[in-house]
Amino acid sequence: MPSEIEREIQEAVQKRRNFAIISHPDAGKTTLTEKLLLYGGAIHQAGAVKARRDQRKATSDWMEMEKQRGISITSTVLQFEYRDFQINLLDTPGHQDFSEDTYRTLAAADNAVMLIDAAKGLEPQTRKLFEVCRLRGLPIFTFVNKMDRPGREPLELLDEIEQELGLKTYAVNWPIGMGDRFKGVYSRRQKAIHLFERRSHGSQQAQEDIIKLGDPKIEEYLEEELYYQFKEDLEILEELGDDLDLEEVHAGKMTPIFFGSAMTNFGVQLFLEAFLEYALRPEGRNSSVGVLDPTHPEFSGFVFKLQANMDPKHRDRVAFVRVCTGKFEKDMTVSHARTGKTVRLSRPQKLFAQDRASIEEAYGGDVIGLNNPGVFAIGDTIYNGQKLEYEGIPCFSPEMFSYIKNPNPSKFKQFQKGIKELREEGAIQIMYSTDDFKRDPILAAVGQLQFEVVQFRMLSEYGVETSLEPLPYSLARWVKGGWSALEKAGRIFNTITVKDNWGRPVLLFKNEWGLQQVKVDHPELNLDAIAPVGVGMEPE
Ligand SMILES: Nc1nc2c(ncn2[C@@H]2O[C@H](COP(=O)(O)OP(=O)(O)OP(=O)(O)O)[C@@H](O)[C@H]2O)c(=O)[nH]1
Repeated sequence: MPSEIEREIQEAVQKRRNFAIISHPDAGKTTLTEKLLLYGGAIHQAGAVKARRDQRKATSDWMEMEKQRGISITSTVLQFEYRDFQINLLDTPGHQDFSEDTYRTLAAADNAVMLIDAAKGLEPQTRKLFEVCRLRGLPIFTFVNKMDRPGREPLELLDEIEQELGLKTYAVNWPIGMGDRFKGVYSRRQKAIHLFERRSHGSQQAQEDIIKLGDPKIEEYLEEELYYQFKEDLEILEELGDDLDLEEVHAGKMTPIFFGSAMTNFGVQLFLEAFLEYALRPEGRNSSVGVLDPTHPEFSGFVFKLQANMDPKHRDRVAFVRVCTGKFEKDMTVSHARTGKTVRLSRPQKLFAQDRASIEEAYGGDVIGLNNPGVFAIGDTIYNGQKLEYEGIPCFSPEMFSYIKNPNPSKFKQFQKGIKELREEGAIQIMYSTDDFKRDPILAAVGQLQFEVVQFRMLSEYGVETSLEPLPYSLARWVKGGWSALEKAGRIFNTITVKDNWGRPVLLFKNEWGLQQVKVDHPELNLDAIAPVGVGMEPE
C-alpha cells in the first residue's frame, strides 16, 4: 500500500505535462505561448505576454541590449492549469545567438513543440533545435502556424518533415484551404470540421462552429473545389499515411501534426487538448544510481539554467531547477551533490513571466527558481536521501571564438571573477590555449551577440573594460580519444588544439572541409560536436 505522501506524489506527477517550444525567429512563438496561456486562464487577455516582455525591456538593466535590439534574450518558465493538468511551458529565447540557452532548457523538458511557419516550412534554427531534441529522444509535436496567410501545400510540409528530419508524421488535424480561403481544420479525432471565423485579433478564446463529417451543411460552408481537395487529401492521409502510434511518438520517431493560426487563435485549443492527451508525463531520468521515476519518494532535481540580474535592483541570481523526483517543499534542506554541502532552499520562486510568486511545493516535471548566491552551477544535482547525481548537461559546439583581454592589470581580480561567474551561469563557454604564454580566456559562442553581452556585463557588473581578439575558426570538436590519442596522432594540419574549462582537448577548425580531412586521417581521435558529460564533473 502506498503511503499518503506517495499517493500525493503519484497524483501530482500524473497531472503534469512539461514542454518547450522550438522554432525559428518570427514563426509565432510568443503569439502561440500567449494563446496557450489564455486557454489556461493564466491571463485573460492575449497581449499580456508581449506587454510583460515590453515592460521587462523597459525596466531591466543589462537587458538594455534587448531593448535596443528588440529581441528577447532571456527565457522564463510559465506554469498554468488546463482542465485537470498542470502545465509547465519552458520558454526559450527567440534569438538564435542564444540557442545554447535553449539547448539547456531542452534538457529540462519532457516534450517539445516544433512551431513552423506554413509559408516557410523547416528553417535553420528549427533544424538545429530539432537535432538537440532528437539527441534527448524527446517526443515532438508539430504546430504549423499562420494558416490564415498563403502558405505551402500541407502535404508538401509533411513530406519535408519526413524527408529532412526522418520523422514519421501523423496529421491530427487537417487544414481546409489557406490564406484568404482558409476555412478551418478537420479534426481526425472528432471526425468534425472546426470552422474558422475570421477575426482580426483573437484576443479572446475563440468560439468555434463545428460540423460533423457527413452533415449536408458542409457544402453550404465550403466551396466545391475546397471540399473536393479536402476529401482527396483525407483519402491520401488515411490510405497512405501511417496510423497514430503513441509509442513511436513518445520515442521521438513520429510527430503528431496540427495546423492553425495562433494570431487569430484558431486551432490552438484543438492542439492543446490533443497534446495533453498524447504528451509524455514526467519520465524517469538517468542518474548515478540508475533511472529514477518521478514518483520516487525522496526529492531530487538538477540545475539547468542560471540567470543573473532578473531584478537589477537586487543584483540577484536565480538558479532554475527541474524537479525530478519526490516533493519539493519551501525551506527544505537538501544535499548539494557536487560540493557535498547542505543547502536550505529558502525563498523558492515560481516564475510566471517576470512576476515571482513564492511557491510552497513542487513535484517531478515542475521548475522552481532558487536564489543563487553562487552555490549552484549548471548541471548540479540537489537531493535528499541516498546520494545521487544526474547526468550533466552537455556543451554544444560553439561557432565563434575570440580571446577576451583585460588591458588593465589592476582589474585582474574582477576580470577573473567576471569570467568565472559568466561561465558558470552559462552565458558563454570558455576555452584556453594550450600555449602557456597565452593565458587570456577564449570566449566560445554560438552567436556574436553572446560576445557583446559578455563585454557589456563585464563592464556594467564587474567594472572591467575588455577587448576582443577574434580567432578565425567556426567549428569545435571535442577529442573523445583524449590527450593520449592526440599525442599519438602527432602534428595535425588545418586545426588548433585548445582545452575546455575542464582541461579536455578540443580541436578548432576553420571550416567543414578542414574537419572532414582530420576525421578521415585520424578516426582514432573520435571527434564529437558535443562535449562528453561526466556525472558531477568538477571544473579545473
Ligand atoms: N498572419 C499571421 N501572423 C502571425 C501568426 N502568428 C504570429 N504572427 C505574426 O508573426 C510575427 C511574429 O510573431 P511572434 O509571436 O512575435 O514570433 P516569435 O517566434 O515569438 O518571434 P521571436 O521573438 O523573434 O522568436 C508577429 O508579427 C505576429 O503577429 C498567425 O497565425 N498568422
